[in-house]
Amino acid sequence: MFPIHVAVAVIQNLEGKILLTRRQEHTHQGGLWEFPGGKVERREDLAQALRREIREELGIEVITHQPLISITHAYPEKTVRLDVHSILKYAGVPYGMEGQPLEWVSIEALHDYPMPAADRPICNALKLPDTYLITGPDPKAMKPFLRSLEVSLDQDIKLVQLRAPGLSDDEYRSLAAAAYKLCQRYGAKMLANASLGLIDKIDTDGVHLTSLQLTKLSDRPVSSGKWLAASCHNQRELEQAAALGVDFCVLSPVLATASHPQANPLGWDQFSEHLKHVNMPVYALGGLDRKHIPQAKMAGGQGIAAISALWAQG
Ligand SMILES: Nc1nc2c([nH]c(=O)n2[C@@H]2O[C@H](COP(=O)(O)OP(=O)(O)OP(=O)(O)O)[C@@H](O)[C@H]2O)c(=O)[nH]1
Ligand SMILES: [Mg+2]
Repeated sequence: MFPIHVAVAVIQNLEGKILLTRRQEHTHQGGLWEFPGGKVERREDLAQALRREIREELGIEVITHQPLISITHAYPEKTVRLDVHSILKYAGVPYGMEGQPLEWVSIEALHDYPMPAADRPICNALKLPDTYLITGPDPKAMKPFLRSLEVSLDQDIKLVQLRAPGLSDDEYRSLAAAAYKLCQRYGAKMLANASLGLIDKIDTDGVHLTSLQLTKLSDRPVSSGKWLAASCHNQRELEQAAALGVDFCVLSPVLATASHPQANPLGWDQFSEHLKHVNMPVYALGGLDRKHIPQAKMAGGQGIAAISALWAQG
């Protein structure tokens, strides 16, 4: 089925709350809460459709916007492609021009509002920050490693993958217990990149799978209340991740990196091309730092993941 192209807006107020509107009962997915927007008309590009729909539905003028995520979702009766943009600047005060109920909702409360199935990855994209720290070299001792983690967390890191492939399971468990406490103190989420046998033995906010682990699983290894992430390098792995119900991915290497000199970098064009077929937030990884965040977003990504650029040296 040829997808119906839809322009969708995420509008945030100064408190960080998101604007949801309720779909009219008689429409497709009627009665559910949605992000405002509507169909791209013939002879219109996405930006024109976004401005027109938001003017018609809310009576405000969109001034600047940037891509958040693109989702293609097949409902039994139709397939939609939602091109979701974050509105960075607008003029006016949103009002339900079509009589639709309107609410400002905190990101944590989004799951209390019944939404169309296609919107789940949008909510995930809103919950995730634009940087994902992967912890640095395997610790030789716990104290300096935790010190580096703390300095990194102090630089506004809100999402951490605890990666220490050289440690034994016992060593990883004690490191994870201490690192998780630290992450909680800084309001950051921590995902464990550990052996599969450890997954239900450590207390974390979620699990990060290697691309090899991805091939060994047929069911989601953690409940839907926890984050599940995966490392991918190509379309096949991205598809495996999607089939397993992974919430977000890291795709690498985007640029050449000193840590993986043998790997062939994807480049931004190929990164962006891969994302067209993926319905989840994806971080760009490989030779990147914070200054690449705008480029990663323009390419359709969630932001950047990094070790060297985000890991503080003690
Ligand atoms: N606007 C919007 N549409 C969504 C969301 N999620 C989702 O599945 N959709 C689907 O995307 C399509 C959007 O069409 P729409 O009904 O908003 O289109 P529109 O504003 O042009 O309305 P109209 O057809 O009455 O003129 C619908 O099939 C709707 O169910 C969402 O969060 N926001
Ligand atoms: Mg609409």
